[in-house]
Amino acid sequence: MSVEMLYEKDVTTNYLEGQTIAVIGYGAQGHAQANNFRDSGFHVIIGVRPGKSFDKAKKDGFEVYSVAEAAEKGDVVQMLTPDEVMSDVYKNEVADHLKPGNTLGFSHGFNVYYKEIVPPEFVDVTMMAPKGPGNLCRRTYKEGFGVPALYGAEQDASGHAEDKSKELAKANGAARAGLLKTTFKEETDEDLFGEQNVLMGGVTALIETGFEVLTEAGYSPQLAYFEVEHEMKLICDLIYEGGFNKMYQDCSNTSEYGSYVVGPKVVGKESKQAMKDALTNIQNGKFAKEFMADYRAGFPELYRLRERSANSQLSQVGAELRAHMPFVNDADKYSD
Ligand SMILES: NC(=O)C1=CN([C@@H]2O[C@H](COP(=O)(O)OP(=O)(O)OC[C@H]3O[C@@H](n4cnc5c(N)ncnc54)[C@H](OP(=O)(O)O)[C@@H]3O)[C@@H](O)[C@H]2O)C=CC1
Ligand SMILES: CC[C@](O)(C(C)=O)C(=O)O
Repeated sequence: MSVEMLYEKDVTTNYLEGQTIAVIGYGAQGHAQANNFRDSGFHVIIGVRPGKSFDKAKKDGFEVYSVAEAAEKGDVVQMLTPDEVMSDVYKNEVADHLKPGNTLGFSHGFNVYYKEIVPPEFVDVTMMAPKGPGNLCRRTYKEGFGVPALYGAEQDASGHAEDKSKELAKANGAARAGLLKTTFKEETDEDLFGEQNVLMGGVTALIETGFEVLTEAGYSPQLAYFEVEHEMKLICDLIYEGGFNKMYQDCSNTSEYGSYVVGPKVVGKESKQAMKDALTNIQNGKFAKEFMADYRAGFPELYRLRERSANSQLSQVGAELRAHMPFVNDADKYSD
C-alpha cells in the first residue's frame, strides 16, 4: 500500500502562528526541536528540572522554567523527556496546567498508546516523530534540509490537530525531507520494531557476533573491528545515498555475490521468526511492561547490559582505533 508523502509546499496552514511552544526536556530531541522551532520563527520556552539540561538551555538563550511553569505558559506542550519518566512528569507537572485550545505533542507514541498518559478530551494530541537522532535533526536543519518525520493526531479537540502536527514537522525542518501520516499505534509499533530488530538491536548483534567469530578464529581484534564495525558506516552511507543499488555498484562483484548468497543464510528463517515474536510483544504490550518494570526497579537490567556493552572488547578496541582518527568526530552532542 503506497502512501502520500508531503513536502513544505503541502503544509499551508498557520494554526500555530503566534503560539508559544513549551518544549519539555532539553535532551536529544528537546534540544534539536527547540532550536529548530526557534529558528523557524516560533516563540519557544523550555521546561526542565534544574541541572545540566537546564543550564545548557539557558546558555543557548532560551527562557527556561520548571516543567509546571512551562506547561502553564505554553500553547503547545511538546513532551520530550525520556519515555520512561514521561508519565510521572505528565501527571505531576503537566496535566493540571493544560487548557482548552492547547496542543499536547509527542515524538513517540509510547506513553499514549500504552495508556501511561491519558490526555484530557479538551486538548489536541499530536505526533511529530522525526526519523533520525536529535543531533542529526539539528545538524541537517542547519545545513538547509532535515530528517523526514511522521505526523498525525490521536485526539482532535480543535478540528485542526493534524494540521498542527504538520506545522510542527515543518518548523522542525522535516517537511524539506518528507512527511508521512501515521497513527500513535503504527508509529509506536514500527519505531520499536525498527530499533530492536534492525537499526540498533539487529545491527549491533550482527556486528558483535561477527567480531566474536573472527576473533575466536584467531584474527586480530583490530582487523575484526575494521571489517565488521568501522566499514559499516561507510556501507550505510551508500545505502542512505542510493539504496542497495548504489551500495552494490560501488562495491566489488565478489562482495555483491557473497552478500546475495551468504547473507540470507545468516539472517534466515529463525531470525524472521524472532522478529515476528518481537513484533507480537510490541503489539501486545509485553515489551512495554518489561521496559517500564525495569525502569521502576531502578533499571538493573538496562544498566547491567549498558556496562557489558561499554566494556566489551569490541568497544575498547574501537575506542583505541578511533583515537587515531581525528576525522571521526563525535563532538557534536547537543551542539546548537
Ligand atoms: N533520541 C532521539 O533522537 C529520538 C527520540 N524520540 C523520542 O523523543 C522523546 C525524548 O527522547 P530523548 O530526546 O531521547 O530524551 P533524552 O534522554 O535525550 O532527554 C531527556 C531530557 O529530559 C530531561 N528530563 C529527564 N527526566 C526529567 C524529569 N524527571 N523532569 C524534567 N526533565 C527531565 C533531561 O534533563 P536532565 O539533563 O536533567 O536529565 C533531558 O533534558 C522520547 O519520547 C523519545 O522516544 C523520537 C525520535 C528520536
Ligand atoms: C533508532 C532509535 C530512535 O528510534 C531514533 C533515533 O529514531 C530513538 O528512539 O532514539
